Amino acid sequence: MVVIAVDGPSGSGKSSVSKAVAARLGLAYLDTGAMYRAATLWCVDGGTDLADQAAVAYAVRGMPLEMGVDPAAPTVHLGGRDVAAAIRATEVSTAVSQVATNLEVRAELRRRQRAVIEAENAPGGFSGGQGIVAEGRDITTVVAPDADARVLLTASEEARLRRRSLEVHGAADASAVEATRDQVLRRDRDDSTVSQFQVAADGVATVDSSDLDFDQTVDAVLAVVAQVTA
Ligand SMILES: Nc1ncnc2c1ncn2[C@@H]1O[C@H](COP(=O)(O)OP(=O)(O)O)[C@@H](O)[C@H]1O
Ligand SMILES: Nc1ccn([C@H]2C[C@H](O)[C@@H](COP(=O)(O)OP(=O)(O)O)O2)c(=O)n1
Repeated sequence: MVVIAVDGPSGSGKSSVSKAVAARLGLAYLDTGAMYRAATLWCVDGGTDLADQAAVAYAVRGMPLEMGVDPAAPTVHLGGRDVAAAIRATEVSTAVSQVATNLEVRAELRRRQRAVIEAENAPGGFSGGQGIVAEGRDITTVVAPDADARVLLTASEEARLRRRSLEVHGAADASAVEATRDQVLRRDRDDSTVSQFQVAADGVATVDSSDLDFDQTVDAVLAVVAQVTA
């Protein structure tokens, strides 16, 4: 069994690369960012005032969230409803940092994330006890600091804006990149107030994907894993 932790800023490739690494190694995959997005949607749909920290924390503690950890088809369900598309809506992307900077919410989601990781390191989980790749902002440092492999995936601001712009707007011209700026840079600035994901902590390997294509980035992460789990 193996635990692989991947952190990094928005658009660095965490989700897509972690999914590919998990699929290659036969491991489960946990998108912790999707959990913060689901918590945001849960509060917004329930009419909870996002500025009321205690009310948000209370709502999130009662959130009926189910994370599917198959890297080929990861799922997110809230009370049985498939919310995979809804949690990617611009309104959620804009509001998510307000929920993710709530320290009581972080404690609750951290507890749930550790439970998923533990379940995949025991017989009976999706991976049959093989292990998991978990990605987010504080996995290498807080959620799983004792993971077998810890990777900080980075990319230049320019590369991250271009990728997100292509993904969301289907273009990377000047106006599309400008429209993506808030979703990437402002959010990273806000998220940085509660998690340290811009510089690698001690023992965390940095993979800079600025000049790598997708397959090269997957190979670079697999090389780190092979090195530390050899
Ligand atoms: N090394 C890479 N080169 C080019 N595009 C990439 C690379 N890594 C990821 N991408 C693309 O960039 C976009 C953002 O990646 P994603 O995995 O969602 O990042 P994150 O989870 O860090 O926000 C996706 O469309 C993805 O396919
Ligand atoms: N472990 C984590 C994962 C995500 N977050 C926060 C930070 C982000 O703004 C949101 C959404 O994360 P997500 O990974 O979906 O973000 P991207 O859109 O891929 O940049 O959740 C966090 O605070 N801690």
